[in-house]
Amino acid sequence: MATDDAATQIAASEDEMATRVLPAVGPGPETAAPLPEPDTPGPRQPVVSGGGLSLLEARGVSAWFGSHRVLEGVSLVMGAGEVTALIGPSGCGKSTFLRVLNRMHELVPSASLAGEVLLDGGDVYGRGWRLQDVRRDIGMVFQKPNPFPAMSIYDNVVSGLRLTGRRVSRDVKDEIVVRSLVSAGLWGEVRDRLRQPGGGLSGGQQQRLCIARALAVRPRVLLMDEPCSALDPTSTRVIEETMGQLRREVTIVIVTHNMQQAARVSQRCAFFLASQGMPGQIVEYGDTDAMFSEPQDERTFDYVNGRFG
Ligand SMILES: Nc1ncnc2c1ncn2[C@@H]1O[C@H](COP(=O)(O)OP(=O)(O)OP(=O)(O)O)[C@@H](O)[C@H]1O
Repeated sequence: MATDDAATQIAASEDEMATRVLPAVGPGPETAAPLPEPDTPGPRQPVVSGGGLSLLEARGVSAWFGSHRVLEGVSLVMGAGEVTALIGPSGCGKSTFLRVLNRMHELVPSASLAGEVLLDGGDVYGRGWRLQDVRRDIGMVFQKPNPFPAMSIYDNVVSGLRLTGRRVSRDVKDEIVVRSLVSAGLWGEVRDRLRQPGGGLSGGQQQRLCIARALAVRPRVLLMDEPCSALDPTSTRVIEETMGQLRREVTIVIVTHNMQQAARVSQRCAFFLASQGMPGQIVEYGDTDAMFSEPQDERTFDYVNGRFG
């Protein structure tokens, strides 16, 4: 189930969600540290990745909705500077896993989880991480393009800056808007109409606007939940090209049902499966080319060759 409400993500960072503690993951976020400058890192953890890019790692993640366990013991390294694709049949927990990674899972009242999510070695569920810092550092783009339709293109991009909780000067905003739109591959198409509403763009442009909005806060990781499933083939191709550029500046994790897309955009791939009412697990993980050409598990072979799912 994909959730397509970025406004929820932004708003949730501003409300009392910071006080909601999941039962299985310990003490929850701290509240005392001052808010960071827009372009200044917050309470960073030790960096273990190379090239200034971030490494995200899930260790033994299990997730529940009420008593329904939907993921069990999922461990996955999402490498710095890589695109990691999460594939698998509907209902196997891919979106839930993605939402665990940036603590959106806990927005569901019945949700709980166990395990660790390490961003550059620091557990985002541990002490030292505030919810808004996690959501700033690990951004998300949803299935359906969801810019604020009446808001200008410019204001859509800077709307994400609310995650930082600080006022930003006009000059700095201008720089952020240009940088983010360039990175999202949209600048050339909108540079002359930044004051026009975001809702006036095509679907593919709107999705790139959402990517720009996510990039405005300089995330270290970008999560993308079926970002092209509502787009035509041309727009899909543009987004895929944009991802190819973006992975040089941000670590990307994408959920996709499109095997060709997984093969085109990702360097690593994880195949999730929830067999016969069991919680979702990773059946196979590895180099994308190898997963598609020489899968080690028969179930992976069947799935990537379209035999089920
Ligand atoms: N908010 C929720 N409340 C209760 N159960 C949920 C909720 N969201 C997801 N689930 C359940 O969790 C399981 C995993 O769902 P999830 O959406 O993570 O799977 P998915 O692999 O991403 O599926 P799809 O590919 O269809 O989007 C499913 O059984 C689903 O019904």
